[in-house]
Amino acid sequence: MSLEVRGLAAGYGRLEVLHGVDLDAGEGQLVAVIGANGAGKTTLLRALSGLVPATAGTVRLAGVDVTGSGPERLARAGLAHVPENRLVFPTLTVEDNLVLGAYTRRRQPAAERTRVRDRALALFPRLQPRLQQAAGTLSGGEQQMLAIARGLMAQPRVLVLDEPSVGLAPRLVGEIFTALGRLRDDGLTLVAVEQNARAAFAVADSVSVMDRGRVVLHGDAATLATDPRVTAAFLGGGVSAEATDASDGRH
Ligand SMILES: Nc1ncnc2c1ncn2[C@@H]1O[C@H](COP(=O)(O)OP(=O)(O)OP(=O)(O)O)[C@@H](O)[C@H]1O
Repeated sequence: MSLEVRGLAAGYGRLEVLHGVDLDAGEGQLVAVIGANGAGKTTLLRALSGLVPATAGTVRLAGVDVTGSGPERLARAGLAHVPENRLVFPTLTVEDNLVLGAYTRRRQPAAERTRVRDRALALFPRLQPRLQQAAGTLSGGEQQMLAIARGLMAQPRVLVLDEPSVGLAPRLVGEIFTALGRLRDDGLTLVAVEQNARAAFAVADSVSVMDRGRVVLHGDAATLATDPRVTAAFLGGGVSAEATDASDGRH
């Protein structure tokens, strides 16, 4: 399902943070959103999933105007949000976190939910032996995997993720982005806010650069990776073989 954002403005009370954002993610595309701290990346994802109301502009899912819809309606329309800092329910088991992820699909047959769960677990095999473990006792990387798997339980057609690699060792960043690439190859549309620009460029189809509430640069990842404005600010001179080194690309 495609996502099309035009002139989106949003903020908190009287503070406008997004001043007219344009963003396109075609069906089965992975779009990375990068930008300095405070550029409005998290606010953009919150506005996309209805957690922050839009004050201007439009959001379309598969061509249908969903601007102004609340989170539950957007979830039903096929959009899922994997929030910043994972936010799993720490005292609940991994299994129960997954069950909660299927809340908007609670009327579907149990067999269908099991099928969706098994597919998410196949993507993140580390979770399988930990289904009965309290989510708070998982490692950071495993919690991130659970947060994504929980998002998948809603059977989204657009998945937006806020900094999926933050704080993770390079190997886990690689695992997470490999999984995101697989989901994209299966036709899911993904928008990932990412501080780790190298990891983002290594897997994304296109990249949007945000600055002070606007998308100031957008293009396919291969082209933008050689743009001097991008290399200087985010890639420290270019994308190289250690493209998924989590210690790079931060600011
Ligand atoms: N709940 C809130 N209430 C008021 N202002 C907020 C709120 N959340 C964020 N802001 C402000 O909105 C601006 C953009 O924040 P946002 O978190 O969207 O940026 P970001 O690009 O995701 O930054 P970071 O990379 O640091 O997470 C900041 O100036 C921030 O202080």
